[in-house]
Amino acid sequence: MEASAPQPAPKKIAIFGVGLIGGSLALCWKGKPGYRVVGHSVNASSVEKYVSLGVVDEGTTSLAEAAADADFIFLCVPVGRLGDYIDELAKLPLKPGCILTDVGSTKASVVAHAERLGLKDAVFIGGHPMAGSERSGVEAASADLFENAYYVLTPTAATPPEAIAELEELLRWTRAKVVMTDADNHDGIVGAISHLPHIIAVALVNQVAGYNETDDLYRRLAAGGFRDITRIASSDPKIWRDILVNNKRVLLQLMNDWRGEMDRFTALLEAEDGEGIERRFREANEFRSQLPERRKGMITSLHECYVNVPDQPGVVGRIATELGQARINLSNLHIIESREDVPGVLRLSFRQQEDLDRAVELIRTMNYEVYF
Ligand SMILES: NC(=O)c1ccc[n+]([C@@H]2O[C@H](COP(=O)([O-])OP(=O)(O)OC[C@H]3O[C@@H](n4cnc5c(N)ncnc54)[C@H](O)[C@@H]3O)[C@@H](O)[C@H]2O)c1
Ligand SMILES: O=C(O)C(=O)C[C@]1(C(=O)O)C=C[C@@H](O)C=C1
Repeated sequence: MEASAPQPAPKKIAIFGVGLIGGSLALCWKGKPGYRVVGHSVNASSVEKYVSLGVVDEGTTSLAEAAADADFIFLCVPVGRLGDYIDELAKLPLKPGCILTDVGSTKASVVAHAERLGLKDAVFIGGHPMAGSERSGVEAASADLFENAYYVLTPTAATPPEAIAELEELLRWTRAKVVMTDADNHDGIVGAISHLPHIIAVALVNQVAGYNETDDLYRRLAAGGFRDITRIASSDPKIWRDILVNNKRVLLQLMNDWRGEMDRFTALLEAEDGEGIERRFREANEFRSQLPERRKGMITSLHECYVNVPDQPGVVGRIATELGQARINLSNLHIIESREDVPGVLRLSFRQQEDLDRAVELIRTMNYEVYF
C-alpha cells in the first residue's frame, strides 16, 4: 500500500480580543481546511465563553501560548491597548515570517508604534475592516459581518509585498474587498465618515435627552429619522473613548468644519432662504445616492417589493397576517417611512421569487399599491 503524502501543518491564526470583530474574523476561518484558530483573552471566563460558543478551535489566557508558532496574529482589542500588545509580542520568539496585524479603527499611531519598535522576525501590517455594529462582544460576532465591506490595509514602503499578498489571501475568507492606503490618509477619511458621525449621533441623543427631562413626549415621538441617525450612539463607550482620543488631531479639525456647516445652515434659516435649504438637501441627496450599497449574500438572494400603506393603526399587522395565512414566507419586513401626514412605505423581502409573486398578487387584492 502506498503511503499518503504528509499534510502540511494547518496555519495557526491567533486572535487577541475575541469580541465583535475578533470573533467575527475567527468565524471566517474556523472549520476551514488548513487553518487553526486560537483565541486569547486576559480573562479565563471570556475564553470559556467563546470556546463553548465554538467561535475558535482553542482558547488561552497565555499570550506566549497564543503567539507561539502563529502564522498570523490579529490584534482585536481596543485602540488604546494595541501598542501594549505589540510591545509584549515583540519580547516573544515569534515564528519567522509571522504576519502581525490589527483591526483598530485608527491606523497612524499603531503603524508608527510597530515601525519604531522594529519587530525582528514578524511583519506588521495595519488593518481595519470597515464593517461593524453598535453591538459589541463575541455574542454579536458573525461570519457574514465583513461580506462585501471594504477592508483597509495600511502597509508602508518597507512592508514586503509577499507579506501583503499573504494577508490578502487569508482575508479572502472574509469576503471583504481589500483596499490599501497610508495610515494618515486612512485616519483623515475614517475620521470624517465614521468618527465624526459617532460624535454627532451621541451629541444629538444627549441634546434630546436633556429636553426629555421635562417632557417624556420627546422620547415617545422619536421615530424613524431619529433612530436612523442615532443608531451608532449606542456603540460601546470604552471602544469609542479610545478611538476618539487617538484621532484627536483629525477630529478637532473636522469638528471645526462641522461648526462651519452648522453656521451656514443657521444663516440660511435666519434669512428664511428656502431655495438655499432646498439646494443643501439636493446636494446631500446627490452625494448620498452615490454611496456604495453593501450587498450581503443573504440580502442579494432576497426578492423585494415596496408597498404604500396609509398611516392607520393595524395596517402593517393586517398585511403580515394575510401573508402568513396564505403561507407566503416573508423573510423581512421593514417600515421605511411612517409619519402622520404621508403614507408609509413597507419593504417586504422574500427568499423565493415565487413567494414575492404570490405576495404581490395578494397585496394588490387588498388594494394597496405595490412597486419594485
Ligand atoms: N465595533 C465596530 O464597529 C468596529 C469596526 C471595525 C473595527 N473596530 C475595532 O475593533 C477593535 C475591537 O472592537 P470590538 O467592536 O470588537 O469590541 P468588543 O468590545 O466587541 O471586543 C473587544 C475585545 O477586546 C477585549 N478587551 C476589552 N478591553 C480590553 C483591555 N483593556 N485589555 C485587553 N483586552 C480587552 C474584550 O475582552 C474583547 O474580547 C477595536 O480596536 C475597534 O476600534 C470596531
Ligand atoms: O455600523 C456601525 O455600527 C459602525 O459603527 C461601523 C463602523 C462605522 O462607523 O462605519 C464603526 C467603526 C469602525 O471602525 C468601522 C465601521
